[in-house]
Amino acid sequence: MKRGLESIEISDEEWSNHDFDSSRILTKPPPSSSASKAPPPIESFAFRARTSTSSDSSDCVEIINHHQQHEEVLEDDDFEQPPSTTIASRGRRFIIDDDDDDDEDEYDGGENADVVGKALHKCAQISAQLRSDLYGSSSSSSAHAYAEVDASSLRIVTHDDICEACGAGDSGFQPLLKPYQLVGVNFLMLLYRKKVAGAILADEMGLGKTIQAITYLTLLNHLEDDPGPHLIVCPASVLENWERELKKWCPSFTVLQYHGAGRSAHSKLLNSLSKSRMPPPFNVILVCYSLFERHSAQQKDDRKVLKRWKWSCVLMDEAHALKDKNSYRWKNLMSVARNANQRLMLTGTPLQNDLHELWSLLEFMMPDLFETEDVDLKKLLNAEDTELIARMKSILGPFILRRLKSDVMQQLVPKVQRVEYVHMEKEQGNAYQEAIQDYRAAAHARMAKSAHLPRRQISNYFVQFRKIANHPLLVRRIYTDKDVVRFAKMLHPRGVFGDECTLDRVIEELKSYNDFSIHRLLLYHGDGNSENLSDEHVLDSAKCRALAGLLPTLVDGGHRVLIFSQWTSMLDILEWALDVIGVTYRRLDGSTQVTERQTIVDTFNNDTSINACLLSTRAGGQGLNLTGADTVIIHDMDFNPQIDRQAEDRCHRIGQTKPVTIYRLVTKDTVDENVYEIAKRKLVLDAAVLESGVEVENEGESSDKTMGEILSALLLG
Ligand SMILES: Nc1ncnc2c1ncn2[C@@H]1O[C@H](COP(=O)(O)OP(=O)(O)OP(=O)(O)O)[C@@H](O)[C@H]1O
Repeated sequence: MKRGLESIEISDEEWSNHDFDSSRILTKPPPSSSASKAPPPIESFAFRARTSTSSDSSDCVEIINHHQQHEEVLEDDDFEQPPSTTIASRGRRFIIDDDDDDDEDEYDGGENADVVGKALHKCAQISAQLRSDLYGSSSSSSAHAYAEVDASSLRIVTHDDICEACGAGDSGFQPLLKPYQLVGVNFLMLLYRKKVAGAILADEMGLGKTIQAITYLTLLNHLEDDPGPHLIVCPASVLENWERELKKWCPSFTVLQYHGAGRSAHSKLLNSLSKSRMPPPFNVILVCYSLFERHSAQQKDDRKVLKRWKWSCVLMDEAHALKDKNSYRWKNLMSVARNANQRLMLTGTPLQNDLHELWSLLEFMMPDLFETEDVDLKKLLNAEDTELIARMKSILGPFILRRLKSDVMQQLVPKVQRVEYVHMEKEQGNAYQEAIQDYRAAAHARMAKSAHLPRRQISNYFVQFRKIANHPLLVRRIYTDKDVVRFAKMLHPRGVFGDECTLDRVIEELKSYNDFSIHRLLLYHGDGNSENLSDEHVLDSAKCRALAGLLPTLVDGGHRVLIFSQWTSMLDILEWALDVIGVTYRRLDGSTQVTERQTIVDTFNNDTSINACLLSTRAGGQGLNLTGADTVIIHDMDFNPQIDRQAEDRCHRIGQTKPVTIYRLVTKDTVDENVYEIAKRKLVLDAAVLESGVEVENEGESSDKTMGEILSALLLG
């Protein structure tokens, strides 16, 4: 049966698959250290290790409680900086922990952990070699972090090389890399020359990874006589952008976008060329991750074609997409990329949830070095092990280049974080309480039978709570079972669900619909009578009411807004809300045609009469340049804070001229608050591994509660 109208982009099942077990508890460094204050609530930029010249203090976190009209502003400077360890003082160019060098062999975490130990050991050897190439015999670690490569005798490329390679003059385009971007290109060239088969360029979002990668490919052609072929894999939303930037920065390359219409036009030719071992008719082919996810005959054929060619560089944009080494995507792409000379990964958020995910990236980057076969990394790398964190830093050193905005772009506009606690009014509060009562009863009944509540059930309940906390129309409460039967009897003869569907099936289907879906169904197929919901219903959520207060003020102040939600059905409701509030908008989500996405982005950026852009966090949160906006509203947060960070940096990036404000909406006294807490903890792990000065330790019982425990407590009263 067709379920055309219920278009939740992230299915309930996917929601249920969220790992609630936040076993790793992260806290501030111990009081004895110089950084004795608690970490700020969110954003790892707060943990940046500033270079001595850094004076940026503009990032701040504001906690706003709407109800109490109380504002608390926590300036970044309220927190003492982490101790300036050797890593910190060297900046973040190569994250190297010299102290680890001597004890590589001492690592002993049991039989399986040996896999990690061995990889670390091999890695340390390459690392030592690279370091000696970079720094020579100089032991000076106080040199300015970004000057070192320039000063080194190993400086490989200069701006003049880049201008020549990019064909400046012919097209009138003058390529000008920022100093840290030049370092990035040198970093990639160095690894290439050293025949290191993988690298991760992990600069924060919006610092120009795309441009650095393209310049690098141009230089391979120009200086190394390596014209490719290169395979670039990226999310669908940024295909057009890649093509555009390639044309601009690398006009001499032949680029083929292998997706949609481009695919059908070229597949036969590519197939026959690859079969006859002829070289490919392009320097760069651009494909989407989806090509490695599906099992259709067409996709299998495409992968076969890609496997036949020997790639110079396989480049993965938003490479955190490869965080699960057991996924089809990881395995299928690996089967194509394995024989490439180099696997280059671009990601602004290399650490998503836990260390094993980072390991998946490392293993993809250099399978020979990091291969762990069937070892359960999740178990192994989830240990509460500060030593392991230190070692992870050391293994990242030679292969990951990560710079933060606060380090390299002091002139970048400030970003202010605001957490808006919104309060439910009667109807929504009642819906929430009723849901708790219902589920408590169901849980008690279940527990009476089997003594424990299955994890899956817990997460299903949790999803329901989240929906109500976001908007009560996301569950069915207004339309009764009786109404549903009535509507089914009206819609069934009209063939709304297809001619072959029985009435019982229609009833069953409609019972699974939420209030908003039924309302919309009636709008399209009903009699246009009073069964429909009114505009008041759409503002009957704490978050929509907050938007109704916030948006007109923002628009009046000349601000333009990106609004992110994880659910497309929530975006549908938000469209309605924006119409009621009187705000003009565009919308981009997973169902938007790939060819239309860049047009939407361009239109929004250029047409200031459009006040807002509604985006699904998944399709619109990565890679897009939306600097036309200066305000971001995260309507519903993700457990994984990196997903939200990606979203907020759509407008906090090069090209942004106005200060940026990020609003996170959190519905008070609901599971929304738990999601926020979990997201904060995960950010600390990120800071601990990728940056310096933040320790990981067991914080104790209260914070050690998993989501399951939190909910169990809620359900069992
Ligand atoms: N040196 C430069 N000269 C001109 N424009 C630049 C330069 N570097 C970056 N930009 C512009 O800055 C914007 C951000 O760059 P880009 O999209 O490459 O960032 P990114 O690091 O890949 O971000 P994300 O992680 O969000 O994908 C783009 O519009 C890009 O064209």
